[in-house]
Amino acid sequence: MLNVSNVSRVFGKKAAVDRISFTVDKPGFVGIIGRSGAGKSTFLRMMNRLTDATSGQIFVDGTDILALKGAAKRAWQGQCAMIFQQFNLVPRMDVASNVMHGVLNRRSTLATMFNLWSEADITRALSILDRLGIAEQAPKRAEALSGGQQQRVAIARALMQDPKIILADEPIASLDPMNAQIVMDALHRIHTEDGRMVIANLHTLDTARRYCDRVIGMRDGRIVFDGTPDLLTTSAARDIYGADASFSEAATSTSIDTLPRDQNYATTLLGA
Ligand SMILES: Nc1ncnc2c1ncn2[C@@H]1O[C@H](COP(=O)(O)OP(=O)(O)OP(=O)(O)O)[C@@H](O)[C@H]1O
Repeated sequence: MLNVSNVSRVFGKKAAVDRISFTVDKPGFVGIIGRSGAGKSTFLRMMNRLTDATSGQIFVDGTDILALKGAAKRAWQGQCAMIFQQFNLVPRMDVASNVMHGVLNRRSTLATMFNLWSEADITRALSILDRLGIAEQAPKRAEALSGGQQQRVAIARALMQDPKIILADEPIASLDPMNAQIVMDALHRIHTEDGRMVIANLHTLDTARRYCDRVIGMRDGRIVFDGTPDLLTTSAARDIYGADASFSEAATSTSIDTLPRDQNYATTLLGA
């Protein structure tokens, strides 16, 4: 369903992403890891057309999404929701409205100007928030929520788009281990229950090993690792991160591993 073919992005003289190619046959949970500056964000931004590629093609179900223009490009962006490290919510707006902004591009200008939401939109937003365990937060301002709750609102906003693919750019980099687990569990559930593909840039190895069924390692814009998590040994990680023999896994770890792995654990906590 996804075929990335020789994709590059050059800034000045530097190739941030340098001729990368890979194929994903079924909607997987793909993690992209690598040190800062490896090109992870640039790749995700090319996927959802926030950044133009310098060359190459990205086929999704046979269509080169890098070649789309105008309405077709906007339609693709609707199918490919993005989640950011810093949540990117409207802080003073209530949670439900933030979620409903996920369908902004499908609404009339007039409806948007007067903040008029249809009953169907409101019901859907509340049911998505409920699924993520934060329905009771719907009337609150987004800025009043904890970081983990805000990231779940961002996930809810993404789901409101009913996307084919969810792109997550370091979704847990600003969160403590417990909230990181809640957010990763939520993304994983969306992947397994809805069959949506998730591509997540992750800054920690343990998270990639625990949640992904495919891990891509980037270094200096190139793919230097592509395999299942069990192949992601300390030595493979050392190659990806470009570290010497003193490389320590602890430096790329969140402590999520010390928390119990129970899919329902996160949901139970959310209600609290
Ligand atoms: N708009 C830009 N203009 C110039 N250089 C850029 C731009 N965006 C990214 N770069 C450069 O491209 C390279 C890759 O950056 P990118 O943000 O994709 O890496 P990353 O792996 O996501 O790192 P991080 O985890 O720190 O976000 C870096 O050298 C960065 O400085």
